[in-house]
Amino acid sequence: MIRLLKYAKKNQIYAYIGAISKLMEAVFELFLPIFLARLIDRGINQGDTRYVLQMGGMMLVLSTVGFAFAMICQYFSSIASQGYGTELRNIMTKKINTFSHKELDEFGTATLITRVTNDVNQMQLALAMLIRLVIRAPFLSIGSIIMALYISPRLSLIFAVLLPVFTVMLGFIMWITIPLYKKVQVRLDAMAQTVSENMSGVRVIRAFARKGHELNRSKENSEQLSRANIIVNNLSALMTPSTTLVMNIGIMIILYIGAVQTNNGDLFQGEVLALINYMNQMLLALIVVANLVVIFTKSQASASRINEVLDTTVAINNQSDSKQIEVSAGFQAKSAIRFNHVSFDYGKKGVKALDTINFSVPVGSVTGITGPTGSGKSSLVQLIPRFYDVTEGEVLVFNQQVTKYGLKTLRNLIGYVPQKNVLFRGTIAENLRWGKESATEEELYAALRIAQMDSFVRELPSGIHSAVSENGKNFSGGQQQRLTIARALVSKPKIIILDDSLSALDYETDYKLRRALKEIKNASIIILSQRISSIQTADQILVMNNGAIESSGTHGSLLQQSETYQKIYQSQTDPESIILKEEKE
Ligand SMILES: Nc1ncnc2c1ncn2[C@@H]1O[C@H](COP(=O)(O)OP(=O)(O)OP(=O)(O)O)[C@@H](O)[C@H]1O
Repeated sequence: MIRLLKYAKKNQIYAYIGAISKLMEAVFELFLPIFLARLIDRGINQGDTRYVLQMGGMMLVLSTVGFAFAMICQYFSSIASQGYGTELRNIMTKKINTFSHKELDEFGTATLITRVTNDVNQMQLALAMLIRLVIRAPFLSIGSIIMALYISPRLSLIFAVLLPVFTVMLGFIMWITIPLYKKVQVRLDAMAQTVSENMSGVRVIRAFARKGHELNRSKENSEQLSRANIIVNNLSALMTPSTTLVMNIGIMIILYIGAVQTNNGDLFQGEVLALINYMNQMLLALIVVANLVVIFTKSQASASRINEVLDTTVAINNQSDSKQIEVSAGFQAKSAIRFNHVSFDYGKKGVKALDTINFSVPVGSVTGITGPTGSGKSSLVQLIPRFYDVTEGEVLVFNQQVTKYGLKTLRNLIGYVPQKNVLFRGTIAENLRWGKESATEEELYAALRIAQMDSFVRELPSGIHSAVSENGKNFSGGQQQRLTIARALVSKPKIIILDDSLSALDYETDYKLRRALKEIKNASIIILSQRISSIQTADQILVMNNGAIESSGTHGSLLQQSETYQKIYQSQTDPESIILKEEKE
């Protein structure tokens, strides 16, 4: 937690002003009982109205100045803690943006969202409390004891007895509740995870009629959270009656002994009242310390979860992006992409997703990749823009190892269309400009034309400025696919990778789109598809099986040589063969 305080540095001046203001408020608060004692003992008891007014006026001034300091503290501690939260969120978002798919897979989206929101809020609260209370509370407890000693050293002995009793009692309650608070935090996390999964997967839940199951899961999580909260709240609720009990016992003792001493003339009535005030101040300050410990315990869990994100070693280290000259020199290369003895696993040793892959994609050619599901097609192409790094071997783009490029430079060379369509809330133009911020409308329409989407978009009432709702839900699957393809084409990439991105298109649109792609001068294209018709005109086709390239060649040669290719082809051209096979079985 202390490590994270360095992100409060930008606003530290506000934090110091806040803490000092709160300390000043405490100083003024500490003098009030003394003035009250004088007001009673000299003013009221001796009928000195002028003195009463004088002391009353002093008390009013002290309270007003104390209030002003409290307001200053409130203002500056808010600036400091909000600034701290913003800084933490920015730093985390920046870090998460450097994550490769490996780290994103490991963490998962739900927990990353909770960490950037809930955990940062908790840290923000901890800093605000730290500024407001960490100096004030000990100052008030110690100050109260000193003031009590000043009034009556003998009666102050009561403080010496009450202080340890009170501390032990608070310590005991905290000893029981702190582990429970940690449990609540874990349950809260599980709850956030379930809610996040349910929200993002709501359509799938409905499609699979799993509403009941998911409701039960949420209910279970919610009940567990509520049970943990009830226990911890009941126990912490003990704090108020037990501390009040100790305080009242203290008041009784002070009143009793104070009365005897007042009778003997050793003490004045006002001083007894002041002593009671100081005792209350001291004990209340201790309760504040106890609450601070609880807040810091909760924040400790949040801090370690934030640190986990910040300390993550990113699997992909980025080169600087100043390699433009070498990149353009590489364009003279004959191959746009080359895989040399590439093997890859997702972190599970011994389970290779790709095994000794060798192939190259000549500049300006079309390469089709097919193979059964799970054979490693997506894993293979994800190594080109370095979403993951190879475990063995090397991947070259225009004769340069991909690791030698800056990530931005490398990814600007590639137009990658993922298997899953991802569109963002905004307009069509805004979505397309993800490819190139400065793209003109003409450029956007040119990309839409290749993606076979321009006439559809032109006919929309707002054309290219039509709204896209979250995840592009207001478009059909095929329209979403074509929009994501257009987005990848806007920057006129030299390499185009379509990862099963034609699957939702009808055969004619699929054909027209591929023909239009070929018109892009010198673009090297990789098309992943289970549909033979989408790749059969490719210059070369790779057939994958079990993470390896089983065979490669043209459509004609593969039909002769590759059993896997023949099977895939047959299943699509002669569905009856499958039906017959099923019937035989
Ligand atoms: N993020 C991941 N973490 C761990 N294993 C993964 C991950 N992604 C894929 N795999 C595994 O790697 C293997 C290859 O998967 P890949 O997605 O590359 O296959 P594919 O041929 O593209 O399949 P499909 O045609 O179904 O998209 C599979 O066994 C899969 O379980």
